[in-house]
Amino acid sequence: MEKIILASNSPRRKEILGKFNIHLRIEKSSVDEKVNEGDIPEQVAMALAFQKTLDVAERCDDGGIVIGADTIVVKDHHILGKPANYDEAFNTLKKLSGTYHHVITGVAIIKANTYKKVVFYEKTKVKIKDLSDDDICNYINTNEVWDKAGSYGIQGIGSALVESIEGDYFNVVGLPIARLSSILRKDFNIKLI
Ligand SMILES: Cc1cn([C@H]2C[C@H](O)[C@@H](COP(=O)(O)OP(=O)(O)OP(=O)(O)O)O2)c(=O)[nH]c1=O
Repeated sequence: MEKIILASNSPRRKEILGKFNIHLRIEKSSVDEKVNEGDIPEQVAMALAFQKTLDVAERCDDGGIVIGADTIVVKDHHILGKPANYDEAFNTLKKLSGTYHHVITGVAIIKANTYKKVVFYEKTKVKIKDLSDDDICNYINTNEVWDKAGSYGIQGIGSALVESIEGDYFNVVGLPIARLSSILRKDFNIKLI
């Protein structure tokens, strides 16, 4: 089977894809994740995923299928990325408290050498419980928030903050594996299962 290169520094993406019986290599991408006010969230997630994937694909002289992703949280049309500091994490969690938001993960698949590509996104709706200021401070102090879009991790202590989700859980964690596996099979003739 053709080797798969995951263009990501994310331990979660590695864990999700690493479960399958495939020839997997990890290559870190070095893309500056810039977002501008007014950008369309779905397009941002797909564009960033594409940039990360292309950055790695251009280095893969020996071929392979390169996969990259980008996860953002969207609340009232505003994109909430990873928090830069305590105040940003606090304000983000305060905004998410007691309400619904969407988690969008853009995914790009590029066949190195031929540059055949597929880019898509998946969206999951999440409701966060009502959080007191104390709850928010206590959660930030777990230090789980820093490398997570929207300042929470559903797979960790943040699980206690999530009231409900509609859609793919793995999309929230950073890789919509069900959709990805269908596309790998259909468009790249790669079977994860
Ligand atoms: C909302 C949410 C996000 N996240 C993570 C998924 C992503 O890894 C991260 C958003 O950052 P990304 O920029 O998508 O990814 P990354 O910087 O971790 O890795 P790379 O760019 O190298 O692929 O937030 C969770 O782990 N759990 C959650 O519940």
